[in-house]
Formats: sequence, C-alpha cells, structure tokens
Amino acid sequence: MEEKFDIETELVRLGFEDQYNSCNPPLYQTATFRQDSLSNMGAYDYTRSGNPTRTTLQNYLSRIMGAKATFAVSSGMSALDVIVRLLDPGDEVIAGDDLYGGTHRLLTFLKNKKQLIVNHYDTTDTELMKQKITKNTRMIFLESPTNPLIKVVDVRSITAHAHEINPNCIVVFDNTMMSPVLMSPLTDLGVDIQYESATKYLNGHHDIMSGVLATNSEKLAQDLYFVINSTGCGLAPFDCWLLLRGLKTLALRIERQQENAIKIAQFLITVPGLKVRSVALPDHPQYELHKSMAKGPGAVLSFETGSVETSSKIIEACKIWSITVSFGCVNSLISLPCQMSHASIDPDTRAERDLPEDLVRLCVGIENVNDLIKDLAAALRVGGISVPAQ
Ligand SMILES: Cc1ncc(COP(=O)(O)O)c(C=O)c1O
Ligand SMILES: N[C@@H](CCSC[C@H](N)C(=O)O)C(=O)O
Repeated sequence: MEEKFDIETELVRLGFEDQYNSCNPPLYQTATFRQDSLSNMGAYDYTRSGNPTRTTLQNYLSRIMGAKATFAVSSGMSALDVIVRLLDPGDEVIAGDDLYGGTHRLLTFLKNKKQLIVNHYDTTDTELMKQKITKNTRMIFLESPTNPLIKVVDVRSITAHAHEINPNCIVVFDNTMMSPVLMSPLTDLGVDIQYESATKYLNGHHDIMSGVLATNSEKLAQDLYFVINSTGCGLAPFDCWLLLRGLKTLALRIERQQENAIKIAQFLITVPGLKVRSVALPDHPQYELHKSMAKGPGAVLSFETGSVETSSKIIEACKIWSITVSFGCVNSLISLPCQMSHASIDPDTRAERDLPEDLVRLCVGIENVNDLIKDLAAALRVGGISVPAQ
C-alpha cells in the first residue's frame, strides 16, 4: 500500500506519474483524444468524460480528503446541483437554516417546483434534529461553522442518528468554511458526501471557479460520476491545473489566515458595542464542540454593530479590506452578507432566521495583521465607534 503522509506533506508532494518525470502535472488542454483503432478507445476519449489533468487533480484530492473518490466540477454550486440530482421527485430533505445563500436558493427553487420536500431547521439544535429526522429523510445538508453566523453543528451526532434511523439517508456536508486542512468530515464525522467550493480556500487566489465532491461509497461515486458526465460540469483542464497549483500552499495559507483571524477577533472583542461571532473565541457557545471536530477556527468571522448605516460606513471606509463577496483568498475581504452573498435569501426569511441586516463579515487574508487591525480600527472610527487605543 502507498505510504500516506500528513496533509501538509501530501499537499506539496502531489504524487503523480509522468512519462518525462515532469515536476508539475502536465496540462492536457484538449477536448478529444485519438483512438489507436476502432476497438481500442484508450483511457480517455472526450474531456467531458475524463481528462488526465482532471484525473491527477482528483487523485490528489482523494488523498487529501481521505476519500475513495473525488470529483472536480465547475463551481461549488454545480457540486450541489450534482448532489441533488441523486434525489427522486418528492423526496424529503432536511437543510440547515443558516446555509450559504446560494444553497438556500437552489433548494428553494426545487421546493417551489414541487420536486423536493425541503424543511429547514436550526441544525445547531441536535435534539430538534433528532426529532425531525425520520425514515423518510433521504438527504441532510449540513454546514459548520455556518456562513455567515458562525454557528456550530454537532455533525457527528446528527450523522450517526440519521444513519441509525435510515441507513440510506445521505448526509451531505459543505466543508467550504474549513477546508480539508482543518476538518475531515468524511473520515472523522461519518458524512456520506463532502463538498466544497474550491473557489475559496482550496484554490486561494480567486482566479477560478470550482467545486469538489468526495465520497467513500462506491455506489455514490458511480452515481455522482454519471451525473457529472451526463451534464458536462467536470472542471476544465486549465482550471484543474490552476487548482493543482493553488492547492500546494493551502496549509500555509490557512495557517497564516487563521493566525491573523484569531488576532482580529481578539481585537474586535475589545471594542465596546460590537457583537463578535468567531469560533476562535472561548466564549463562543459551541467553542468546545467546534474544537472536537476541527483543527482550528478558520479565517471567517462576523460582527454586528447595531445599525446597517454604521456597518455600511465601516465597510466603505476600509482601505485594505476590499468590499468583495467570497472568502478563502489570500487577500482580506469585508462584506455585508444581507446585501451581498446572502441577498438571494428574501428579507422575510432572513428576519425569520435571525440573520442580522447589520452583520459585517470578515474574511481574513495573509497580509500583515497590524495593518489589517489599523485599517479596521480607522474604519470603525469613521462609523462612529470608539475604539480603544492599541
Ligand atoms: C459555504 C459555501 N458553499 C458553497 C458555495 C458555492 O460555491 P461557488 O461560488 O464556487 O459556486 C459558497 C459560495 O459561493 C459558499 O460560501
Ligand atoms: N451574486 C452571487 C453571490 C455570491 S456569494 C459568494 C460566496 N459564497 C460568499 O459567501 O461570499 C450569487 O448570486 O450567488
């Protein structure tokens, strides 16, 4: 059996074979492959069905994610689209009430078309989840920590319970907020499918859109591949190549982003009047639960100021923090989720789910942390907030 190393080593080791021993994986920028003869198609015929650069990426991701099979597709949302196609009309699914806005949008679209029965619950309430999961629950969608409220879900208990009630229930976990460096839901928490928006940490440079799906079930792997090949959402070769390049520095980037994020959370709690949400802070209500599932808090945090006007002023006064959706990139981003990433959740639903309109989300990058804190402190003052001298 091939020796397996820690993820920091696996990320730079790549571990692929090339006829010329090239140090980096070759880019097979081709749509089609010639056949030797009519009867011998060879390993590849058409890039929608498979491409060697995509195979290199997928094998590498499988080692990193502890998966039997991994697939790279054109975005995080297309990963979710592939997953929901495994369901039959009328199937019952359970989803969190603080899922990423785009996830909520796709599930609501399918619900409104009467293709699925979708019920949203507070997935941080494990007892409630245990009551709601029945033998008819076909799929459960979980995220932890949630984006943008940073709520933590007991993934292990919910998954074990779901499998006990219905062994065919597919538990799907969106690991975009943590990445495989910080959390291994497939191997450690027992979920059936792990997916991530690789547009975020995995790539880390905001120059491609991509999604990855991973599973340890051969049956699910076959079904997922069938959908990917049939719909043609497999990641294009050049984007696979860029993702391979970005992945090599994943552990380093996360380490630095997380270190900066912890210092920023510690700075924000010294500012009177702000309600800070971060799993880096021991007073987070599920600090211990998060620690039991992940190796660190990640680099996304949020805070409330008490008014949308104040939050907007702060966001617009930042010089280093750019007003941008997304996260997981090397540069620091600031946003107002209700008007940006989560605008696709209608205002009534946002209010019902206690998603504060003034919530500011910070996605911390690799810059000098003192510069980031100074910039944020100056912006908070522009917003009329008194900031203690650092
Ligand atoms: C938690 C989470 N999951 C999935 C997605 C979808 O990923 P993508 O933008 O790559 O389609 C996003 C962001 O877009 C996200 O924040
Ligand atoms: N206009 C986009 C918004 C993308 S949000 C990206 C990211 N997941 C985040 O949380 O910032 C859309 O309609 O999807």
